[in-house]
Amino acid sequence: MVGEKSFNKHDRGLFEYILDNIPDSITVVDKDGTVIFFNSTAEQYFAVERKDIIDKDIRTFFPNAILPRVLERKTSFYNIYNSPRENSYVISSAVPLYDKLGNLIGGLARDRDITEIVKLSDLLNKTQTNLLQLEKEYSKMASSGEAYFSKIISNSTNFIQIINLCRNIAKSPLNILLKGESGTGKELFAKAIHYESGRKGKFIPINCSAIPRELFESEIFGYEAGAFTGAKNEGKMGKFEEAEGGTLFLDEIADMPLELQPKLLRILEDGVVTRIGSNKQKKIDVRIISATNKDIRELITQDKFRMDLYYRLDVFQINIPPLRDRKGDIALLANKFLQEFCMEQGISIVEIPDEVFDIFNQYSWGGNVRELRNVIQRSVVIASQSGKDKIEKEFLPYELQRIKIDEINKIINIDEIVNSDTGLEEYLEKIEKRIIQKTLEESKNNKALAAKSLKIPRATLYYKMDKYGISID
Ligand SMILES: Nc1ncnc2c1ncn2[C@@H]1O[C@H](COP(=O)(O)OP(=O)(O)OP(=O)(O)O)[C@@H](O)[C@H]1O
Repeated sequence: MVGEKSFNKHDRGLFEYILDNIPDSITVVDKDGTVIFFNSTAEQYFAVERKDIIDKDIRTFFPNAILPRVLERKTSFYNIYNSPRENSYVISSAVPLYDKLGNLIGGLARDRDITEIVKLSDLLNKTQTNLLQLEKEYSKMASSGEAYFSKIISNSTNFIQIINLCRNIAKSPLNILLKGESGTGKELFAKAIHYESGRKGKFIPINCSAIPRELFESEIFGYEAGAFTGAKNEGKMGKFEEAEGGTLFLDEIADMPLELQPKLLRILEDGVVTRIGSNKQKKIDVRIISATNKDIRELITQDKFRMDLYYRLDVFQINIPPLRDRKGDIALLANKFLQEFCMEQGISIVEIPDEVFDIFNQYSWGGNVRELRNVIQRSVVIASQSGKDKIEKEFLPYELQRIKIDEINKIINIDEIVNSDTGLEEYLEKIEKRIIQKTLEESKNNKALAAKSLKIPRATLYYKMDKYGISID
C-alpha cells in the first residue's frame, strides 16, 4: 500500500500512483511527441489502453491532439475545447516541459471530461428552444379569439346560440351593439369578437361614463401640440387613432355627451378623424363595438341620444341575458371560479355545499357574473383563512345570508312549470304532487309519518297518491 510508505520525492511509483488517482487525464510526451506517460483516467477518457499507446507517437492515436502544437510552438494552451472521439468532450490545457538548462524535453497535457456537461447543455438548449416555441404558441393562443371565447361558459341553449352568433359575425366588419346588464360579460364578448376577427390592430376599450365631459373630445379624437391650455407639447393620439386597424370598444355608450355625438357620427360616416387644433384629416379603419345596459330607444325619445348615431352603432345587436335568467349557469360558473381561485391561492379545492347553491339559485344577482365571481373569491379567502374545506353560509355577503330558502322552490322548478302551457289548476296539482313525493321520500315511504307531517288524514294521502299515480315499493 502506498499509504504505508513514507513520502519519498524520488519515488517515481508514488508519483505515478498519485497521477493515476486524480480525476483529470494526464498525458506526457517527449520532445518528439512519443507518449511516455498516460494515466488511468486518460485510458478511460480516450478509450485507449496504456500498454498500446506508451512509446508510440501521439499523432497516430489523436491527429488533432494539442501536444504536438505545444512542442512545435513552445507555447502553453489553456482550456481548449476538444472532442477526442465521437460523443466525448474535454477541456484541455497543455504546457511544454524544459530541463534545468532550459532545453525542451517534452510536453504535458491535462484534459478534463466535460461530456456530461455538454450533454446537459445540449439538453438545456433543446428545452429552451421548445420552451420558446411553446411560449410563442401560448402567446398566439392567449391573444386569439378562442382564448376569450373559451372563457365564456354556459349551459343554456339560448346563451350558447349567442356565443356561436358572436363567433360567426366576428370576422365581418359590422359594428356591433352589445346590450345587457352590468357584469353580464359584455366586455368579455367584445374582446372575444375582436381577437376572433383577425383584425391586426389593437382592442381599445373606453368607458364613456368614466371620462369627464371636458376631456372626452381630446381622449377620443386626440389633439395637436398647443391645441389648448394644458395640452401636451407633443400633442396626443386619440383612441380612434390608437385603435387603427383594430376595434374601439365604447362601453356605456348611452352616456356619451349629446354634444359629441355628431362628431362621432361624422367619423363613422366619413371614416376620417381630425385631431383638436388640426385641420388635417386622417383616414381610419376602426370597427366599433359598443355596449350599454340602458334602453337607447327610450333615450332617443327623450332627445338624449341621436337616432342617426344609434343606427350607425346598432348594425348588429346582441342581447346578453342576465344571470337570473340562466340559473343553470350559476353552478357551472361558481365551480369554475372556485377552481380558478383555489388554484391561484394554491389551496386544495373547497366545496360548495347544496345549501349554499340553494341560496345562489334564489338570489337575484343584480351584479350578474361579476357579482358571482366576487362572492366566490371572497368566500374562498374566508374558507382558507378559517381552515375550512367548504364554503359555509356564514362566509357569504350579508345580502345572500339573509335569503330565506323557499321550501317549495327547493322541491319544484317553478320556471319549468310557468313556461309551459299549464293552467293554474294543473299547475297547483303538479306542486301538490311534488310536495307529496318529497314528503314521502323524507319519511322513507312511511305513509303514516308523511300524512302526519303534511297534516292531512291518512285516507286523504292514499287518495291523492292514487290520483297522482304515486306508488311506493
Ligand atoms: N359567461 C361568462 N363566463 C365566464 N366569465 C364571465 C362570463 N360573463 C362574464 N364573466 C366575467 O365576469 C366579469 C364581468 O364581465 P364584463 O366586465 O365583461 O361585464 P360587462 O357586462 O362588460 O360589465 P359592465 O357593464 O359593468 O362593464 C369578468 O370578470 C368576466 O370575465
